[in-house]
Amino acid sequence: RQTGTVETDAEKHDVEYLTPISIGTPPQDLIVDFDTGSSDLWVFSTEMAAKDIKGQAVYDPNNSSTSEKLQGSTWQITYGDGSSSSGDVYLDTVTIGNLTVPNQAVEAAKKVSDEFTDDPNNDGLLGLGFSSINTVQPTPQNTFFDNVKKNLDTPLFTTDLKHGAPGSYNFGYIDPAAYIGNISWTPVDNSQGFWGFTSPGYAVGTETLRNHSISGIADTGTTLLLLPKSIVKAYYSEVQGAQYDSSQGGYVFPCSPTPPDFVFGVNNGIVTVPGDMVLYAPIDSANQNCFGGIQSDTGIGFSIFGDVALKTSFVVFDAGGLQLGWAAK
Ligand SMILES: CC[C@H](C)[C@H](NC(=O)[C@H](C)NC(=O)[C@@H](CCSC)NC[C@@H](N)Cc1ccccc1)C(=O)O
Repeated sequence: RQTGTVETDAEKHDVEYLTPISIGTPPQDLIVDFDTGSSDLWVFSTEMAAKDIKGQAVYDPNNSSTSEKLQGSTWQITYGDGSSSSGDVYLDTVTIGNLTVPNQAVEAAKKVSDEFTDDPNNDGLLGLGFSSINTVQPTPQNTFFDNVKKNLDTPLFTTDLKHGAPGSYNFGYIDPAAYIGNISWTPVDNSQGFWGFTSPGYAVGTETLRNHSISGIADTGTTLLLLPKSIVKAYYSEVQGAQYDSSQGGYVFPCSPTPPDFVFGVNNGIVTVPGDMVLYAPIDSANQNCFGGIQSDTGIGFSIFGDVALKTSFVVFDAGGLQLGWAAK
């Protein structure tokens, strides 16, 4: 039985967290976005048109003695932000930290949308959602985690994302040194293929928790904390000078003073998003006004507890117990 750990680095403004992986023999090193909100491992590849590659590292299956084309298989994925990619599939050796999966489905991109072409540091996505939403046709493939979990001490992984500093993904163990206090556990609804859960309520600043059921997903691949419109309005009603700015596509407010904390419940515990984390990023060079890290989930159908929420905590994604654990750190 094994365990593993790999360091993940925050991009500017923590917009995404990028993690090194190796594919093939000899190993080809790529840096990808670990995404608990999807379930495809896809990478930039030599099968793409040169014009769609702008600085990314690419996977070359012809340069790997262990690659084997999954004949007739294709994939196509679309994300909530409208971005997309598609291509064909190889089985090859994938290594993350000290963990290796010999026959992992590696989805080689032939096409990617501009959002990916214009993100030079990101060579692809590694889905850590449930394999039920893997997009490979005719036969959906397993995620890296689903393939490796039988070899793990225990079938879980943990995230320790940080604000502007390296964090880590651990596989197969809970590091007691990574958190403080108790872990609050809550059941996972994986019926949509996501790490879904329901928070019992929220609070703004130091007020007591309001009972308000919030159903959402824990999504390392989404930057912000996207919540129901009514909650977002309630929060920003307590932020001086906050207003919805349609040109920015969300709530903006003066970068000082620091806005109030946002608290959400996890079972009988709470998670606090400090006000200075709600200050997502300045929208002007004079750093006068800031874009909020809390925005509306309108149109998605559920809330998304993205990096703004996750980086406050040490989070356990437990596939064995089908539960999420949140702890302070
Ligand atoms: C519009 C498409 C809907 C959202 C749906 N797609 C999904 O749910 C996909 C798997 N997941 C996602 O689009 C979202 C989770 C649900 S949002 C409705 N997370 C993954 C995304 N943030 C990954 C990403 C990272 C960096 C850059 C861009 C995108 C579908 O295919 O039907």
